[in-house]
Amino acid sequence: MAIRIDGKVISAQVLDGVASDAAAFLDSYGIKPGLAVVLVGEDPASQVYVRNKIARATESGLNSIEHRLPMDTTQDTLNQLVADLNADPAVHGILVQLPLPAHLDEEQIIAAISPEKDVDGFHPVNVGALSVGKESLVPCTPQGCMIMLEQVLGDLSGKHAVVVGRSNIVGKPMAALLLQANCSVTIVHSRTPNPQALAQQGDILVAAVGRPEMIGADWIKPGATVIDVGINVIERVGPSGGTQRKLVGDVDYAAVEPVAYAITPVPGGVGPMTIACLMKNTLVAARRLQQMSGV
Ligand SMILES: NC(=O)C1=CN([C@@H]2O[C@H](COP(=O)(O)OP(=O)(O)OC[C@H]3O[C@@H](n4cnc5c(N)ncnc54)[C@H](OP(=O)(O)O)[C@@H]3O)[C@@H](O)[C@H]2O)C=CC1
Ligand SMILES: Nc1nc(=O)c2c([nH]1)NC[C@@H]1CN(c3ccc(C(=O)N[C@@H](CCC(=O)O)C(=O)O)cc3)C=[N+]21
Ligand SMILES: [Mg+2]
Repeated sequence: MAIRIDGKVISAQVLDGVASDAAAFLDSYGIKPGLAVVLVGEDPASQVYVRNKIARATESGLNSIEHRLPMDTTQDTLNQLVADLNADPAVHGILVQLPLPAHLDEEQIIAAISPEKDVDGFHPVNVGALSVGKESLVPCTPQGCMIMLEQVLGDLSGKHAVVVGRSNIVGKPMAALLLQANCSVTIVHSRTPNPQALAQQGDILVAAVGRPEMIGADWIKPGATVIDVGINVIERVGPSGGTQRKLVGDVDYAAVEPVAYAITPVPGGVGPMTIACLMKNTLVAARRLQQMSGV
């Protein structure tokens, strides 16, 4: 039986720390750290994440400001909103939910967010800082994965980590953090000829692919620690015959669990950690902005 790495428990620990830091911030400055979440369009999955983010923010003593814009929002309108949030002293963190509708330029919007308020860590300034080891606002999902890995394994030095996926929001920053923690890192992606053969060499396997249960036991080195970032909604025939919607990861949990040393479930794994790290980043941004303002 593998250790089940419980994202609900670990994220609650992170959020406890955030709540006491937020209370201290309120004490010092007379305002709550503020997080602005921008959602364009009505993607139902995005709405669930946004709702969860707002709930955790409120529970942690943050002020959360929600902006819902219609699907047909123009680039100019979105840019104007980001400019207003950049200038608003009550806003310390800005998150624009991705993906944006196809007619909007994601890269341009990310670059328009003030790097000091970029709590996703997606702005080129923060990406560069991470890559040279001077990071401050670290992307939330990889940050959450590192907290889980260090809690279950301790020091990661010398371990071989394999990351499946190379997106800007998960795979690449994950690889950067593992390298900084002194792992040897292999990144596999859709053009890798035999990804299983490489994955099987990983003491650590991080799956961030977006393909339901793609990673089976034949991808796993016995005794490896497996972090499943994937969030996939699938439809299955339920016990009474009707179709049910179900959340599954990129890892086939039932198949991999007997082979692994430790593994994260979906749901209840990386997802709650992402949200907790978003709150943590909002505190980091708020403290730094307040210090910069010289109060
Ligand atoms: N738990 C959480 O908090 C979060 C979960 N997610 C989830 O994580 C998953 C990944 O998200 P994201 O990184 O944005 O996804 P992307 O679609 O942006 O990237 C997927 C990556 O997987 C690679 N890939 C696709 N198919 C294969 C394959 N057959 N073998 C090897 N590699 C493959 C792609 O390669 P290539 O580059 O060559 O196309 C790409 O690099 C999704 O399920 C998403 O919902 C995302 C963010 C946060
Ligand atoms: N700018 C931006 N930043 C993001 O961080 C970002 C984004 N855009 N777009 C979408 C992805 C996905 N993502 C998730 C966060 C939490 C859960 C989460 O909490 N999941 C729960 C279950 C969710 C539920 O069904 O209630 C769990 O896994 O246990 C999932 C997915 C953040 N993302
Ligand atoms: Mg993507």
